[in-house]
Amino acid sequence: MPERSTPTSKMLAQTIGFNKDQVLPVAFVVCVTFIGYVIIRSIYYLYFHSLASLPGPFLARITDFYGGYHAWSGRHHYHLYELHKKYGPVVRYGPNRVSFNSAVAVKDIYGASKPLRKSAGYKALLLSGNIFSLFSSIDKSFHGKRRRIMAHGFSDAALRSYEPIVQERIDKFLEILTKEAGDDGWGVSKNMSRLCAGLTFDVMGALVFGQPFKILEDESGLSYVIDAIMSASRSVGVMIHLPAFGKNNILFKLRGFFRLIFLSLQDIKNIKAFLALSTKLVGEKSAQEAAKAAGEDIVKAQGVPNKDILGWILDATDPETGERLSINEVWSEARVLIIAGSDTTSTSLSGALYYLSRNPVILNKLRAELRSTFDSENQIWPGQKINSCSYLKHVIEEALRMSSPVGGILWRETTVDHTVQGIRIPAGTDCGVPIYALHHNTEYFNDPHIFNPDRWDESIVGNESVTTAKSAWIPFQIGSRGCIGRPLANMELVLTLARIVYGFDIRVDESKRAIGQTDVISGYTEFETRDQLTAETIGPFLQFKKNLER
Ligand code: HEM
Repeated sequence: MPERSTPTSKMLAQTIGFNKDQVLPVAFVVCVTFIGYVIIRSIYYLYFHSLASLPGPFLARITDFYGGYHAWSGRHHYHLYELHKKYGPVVRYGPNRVSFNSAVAVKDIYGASKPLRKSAGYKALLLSGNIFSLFSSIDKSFHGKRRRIMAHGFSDAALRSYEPIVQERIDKFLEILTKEAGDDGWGVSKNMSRLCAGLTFDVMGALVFGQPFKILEDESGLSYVIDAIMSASRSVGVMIHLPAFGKNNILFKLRGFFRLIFLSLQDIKNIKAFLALSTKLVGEKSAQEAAKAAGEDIVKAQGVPNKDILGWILDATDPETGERLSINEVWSEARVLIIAGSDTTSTSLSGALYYLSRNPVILNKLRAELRSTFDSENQIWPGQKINSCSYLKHVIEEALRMSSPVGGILWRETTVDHTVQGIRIPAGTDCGVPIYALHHNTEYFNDPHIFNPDRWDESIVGNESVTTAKSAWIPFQIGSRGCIGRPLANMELVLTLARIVYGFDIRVDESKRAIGQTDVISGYTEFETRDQLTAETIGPFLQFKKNLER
C-alpha cells in the first residue's frame, strides 16, 4: 500500500527544501547537534572557563536560566542567602556571574571609580524607542551627565519645597487609619502594604507631576497604577537576571514579547493605561512650564507646589554642556521616578510597621522619644528636632536592614580585569552583592534575624560594632549609581512613622498575623518581600486607635 503523506508534512518538507523522507533524519541531526553543543558548552563552563574554580550550584554554573528561574520565583534573595551559607562568601551564580557576600566586595564592585558598569541585563528595562533613563543607563558618561541634570530635583532647596505636599498626603493617610473606628476607638484592620503604597504613589504623583493620584481618597480610580507598576517590575525583574536580553540580539529585539509571558491581560491593560496617563501628565506639565516661562504662573494659580521634580528637571540644564532634556527623555525619567520612588518607600514603611507592631517594647521606647521631643503630633516637621530623634533613625535603619525593599543582587559588569574580594575577575563578568544575604551576614550583624534598633547605637554596642554594621548596610546602594531619592525617601519615612507612633496605638490583626511573614531560618519570622527588582509585599494587617494621652 503506498505510503500516505499528510498535507502538513508535505508542506513542511517543501518549505524547508527537503524530501519528506529526509525530515526525520534531519530533525535527528539538528537535535543531536544541539545536545552536543549544550554538552560541550557545559563542559567548557564547568572545567575550562576562567570562573571554573569558583563554587556554586551545578545548574547555575552552566546556564543563566538558573538565576532567571529563582528571580521568577520572587525568592532569589532568600535563595542567595542560603547559597552563601552553603558555599561561603563567593558563589558562581551564572556561567559568567559571581555573587560576593562581604563589605569588601561592596567597595570593590560599587565603589566610586571602580571599573564596572551596570550589567547589560538592565537593557531589559528599555521600552520601544530605546530611551535610556538615569536608572537604566549603562554608559558611564551618559549617566554622569543625566545625574547632574536630575540632581536639581533632589537638592536641599527642592526637598524643602516638597515638605508641605508630603505632609498633606500624610494627613490624609493618618485620617484613614481610624476612619471607620468602632465604639472602642479601634479602626478596622488595614493591609498596610496597600495603604502605604497609596501614600507613596500619591506623594510621587504630586512631586513628579504636580498633582497627587489621590489613590488614598480612592476617588480618582487610579489605584490600578499600583498594580501596573507591580506587574511591570515582575516581568523586567526576571529579564534583568537574564543577560541574554541585554545583548543586541534577537532576544533584545523581542523583549516586548517576552515581557508578556509574565503578564495577565489585566496587567497589560493596567500598564498601557499607566503609560498613557504618564504621557498625558508629562505633556500637561511641559505646557505649564512653558506658560510659566512666558510669565503666566498657572502652577501657582492652581494651588499646587510651585516646583515639583519635573519642574526642576524641565528647567535644569547640564552645568557643563547647557543641554536640556527632550520631552521623551523627561517622560522616561518621570515613569522611572514613579516606579523607583513609590514601591521602595512603601515597602520600607510597611516593614517598619510590621516590626514595630510585633515589638511593643521598641514601639513604646520610640513613642517616648517622640513625645519627649515634640509637644504635639502636628509639630512633627523636618528639621533639627526630628533629626535629634536617634532611636527613630535606628528603627528605620534596622527595618531597612531586615526587609530591604531591594533585597536581591544588582549586577555590575567588569569593564577590565578586576580584583573583587581578593579574586581576579576577568573583564565582561557580572558581579554583585546580594543585599538580603549581606544584611543577614553574621560577620557584620549578631543575631541577624532579630529586629534590634540598638545595634545602631554607639553608646550601647560601641563604635567598632556600629562601624562594622554600617560597612555592610546598603539598602540604597553606594557609589555613583546609589539612590538619588534617598533624602526624599528618608523624609517620607521619618515623618510618616513619627506621626503614626506619636499619635496612635497599634495592634496586630490576629486573624491575619501570619500573612506576609516568612521563615527563612526556622524559628525566626521576618516581613516577607517578593523580590522582583523592587519588592511586592502583603500586610502587615494592623488596627489603629488615636492615642491622646501624654
Ligand atoms: C526606601 C526607599 C528607597 C530605596 C530602598 C531605594 C533603593 C535604591 C537602590 C538600591 C538603587 C540602586 C539600583 C541599581 O543599582 O539598580 C536605587 C537607585 C535609584 N533610586 Fe532609589 N530607593 C528608594 C527610594 C527612592 C525614591 C523616593 C526615588 C525618587 C524619588 C528613587 C529614585 C532612584 C533612582 C532615579 C535611582 C537610579 C540612580 C542612578 O542610577 O543614578 N529611589 N534606589
